[in-house]
Amino acid sequence: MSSFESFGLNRRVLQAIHDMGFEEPSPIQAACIPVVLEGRDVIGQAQTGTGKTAAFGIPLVERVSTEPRVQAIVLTPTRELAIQVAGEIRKIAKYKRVRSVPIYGGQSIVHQIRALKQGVQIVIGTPGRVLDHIHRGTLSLSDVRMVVLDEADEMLDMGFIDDIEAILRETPSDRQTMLFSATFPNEVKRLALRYMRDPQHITVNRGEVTVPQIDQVCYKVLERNKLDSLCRIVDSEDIQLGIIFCRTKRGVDDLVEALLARGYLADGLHGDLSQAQRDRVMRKFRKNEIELLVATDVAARGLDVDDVTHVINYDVPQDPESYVHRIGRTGRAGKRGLAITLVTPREYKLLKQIEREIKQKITVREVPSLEDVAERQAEMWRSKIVDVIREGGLAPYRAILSALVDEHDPIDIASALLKLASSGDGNRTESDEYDFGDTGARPGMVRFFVNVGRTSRMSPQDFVRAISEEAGVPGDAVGRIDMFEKFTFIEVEEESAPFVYEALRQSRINGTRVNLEPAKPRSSRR
Ligand SMILES: Nc1ncnc2c1ncn2[C@@H]1O[C@H](COP(=O)(O)OP(=O)(O)OP(=O)(O)O)[C@@H](O)[C@H]1O
Ligand SMILES: [Mg+2]
Repeated sequence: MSSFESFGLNRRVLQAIHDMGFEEPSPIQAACIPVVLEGRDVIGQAQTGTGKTAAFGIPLVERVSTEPRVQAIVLTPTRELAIQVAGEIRKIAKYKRVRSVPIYGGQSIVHQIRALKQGVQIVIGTPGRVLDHIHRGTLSLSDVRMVVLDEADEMLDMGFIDDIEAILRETPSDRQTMLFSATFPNEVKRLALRYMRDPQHITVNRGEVTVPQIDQVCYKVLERNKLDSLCRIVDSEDIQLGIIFCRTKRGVDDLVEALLARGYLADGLHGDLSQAQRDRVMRKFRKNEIELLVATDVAARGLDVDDVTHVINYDVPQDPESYVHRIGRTGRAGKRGLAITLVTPREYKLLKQIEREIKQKITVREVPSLEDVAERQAEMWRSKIVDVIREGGLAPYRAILSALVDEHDPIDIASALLKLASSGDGNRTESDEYDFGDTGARPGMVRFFVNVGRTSRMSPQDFVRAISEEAGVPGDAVGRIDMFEKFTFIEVEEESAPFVYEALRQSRINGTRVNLEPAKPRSSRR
């Protein structure tokens, strides 16, 4: 087994690694660090969360001189990743007089220019912004000796390849080039050879692209029940931090809104948000101030957040690589994680294909019933209570309760406390959600009061068609419409009511946000 000492690193770098709490090199680090220190080109492939950042970060910091010239550049596909990698490199360089800066779109360019002027040795950036600086003459890569493409397969893909080539042209041709990723489709490996000189291929994953600490399961769901199924699954899991991936930005926004409405601590991350918003969301997530991060694939690659216990694919990812990187946000640095994929009948083939490509069995699970959810929550409470008892330190609480014990049954007291403690979750379950009560409708029907804004220009027939299509219910399940200026009463068959309710709550009709409440029966209105 190798040690960091055995690499002959500068003692300042060793001290910094020690401060980071790294005791021994991970396999990819053990294999890469000596080769990178020799100056060789490297294609490094290792599973998600196994320490690729330090595998290039350590030799980078070791090899740059303290002269104030940019000697190394790391390119990443997203801004968040640039910030994170810069943070890790800064930690490694803590005791060495080496400066590093992240440069990425969305942040003030003036601020970055000022930082660059101070003389930095290592730049970590997103391609677009790096090119921008090159064109402005505020960044010169003529002294660069080392180039790293983190998430290299993504960087050499359509969206980035032109920028990458343009950047590489700015660097000396005898530079050292390093590519890292958990996935390297063969065509990317072939393409990569064009930019490299006799690279050493270093692969440490023993034929498995995903780490064994991540359990992989899927739930078969129906499109129209997806949100409900998601909530039941979330409620039946003990989630510390979770990331939910959606295919589209709109999907992210809608899901965040729906989750917030149901009392979950959620927030969204995607490319249409301002950088300030993106930063705020990431900060909150890293500080555990939100429980569920809902994101597009912008969060799929490289992000390393401690204690992400669950990754949920709300939509099946488009390709195996995306799946591997998404689920790799959990199960990092040896910890365990659970990857959950919701799969609709239409997506099932796609998931099977992913399963084949990653050579992993994805276990099919049944969406828990409400009783299952209740039982699992009870189980979670039981195990939390046992943990707290084991931890001890209960003396002050015993003092408070001892007076009560004289008059009340201890089980009653404990039950009351549990009721208090769990009431925060009370607004989540769908039995509450869908108990519309007496809405003053005819028997077997539920009446909704809909604020449709401008939509009221639709004819009642069009409106019924739009609603039933949105909800995926038969057209004749919705009926009896009274349309006023901006408000509409509709009556819906009881069976279809939850679907209509969900569809309307989350969607727009004719471009207008629908504001919907179950109607109050006349008797309860003054
Ligand atoms: N030698 C080590 N000992 C202990 N922890 C480590 C070691 N190396 C890295 N780590 C920690 O492991 C976590 C994952 O590392 P990193 O983000 O570099 O993974 P990665 O291989 O780049 O994953 P991805 O493919 O998702 O980008 C980080 O929190 C990092 O600090
Ligand atoms: Mg990484």
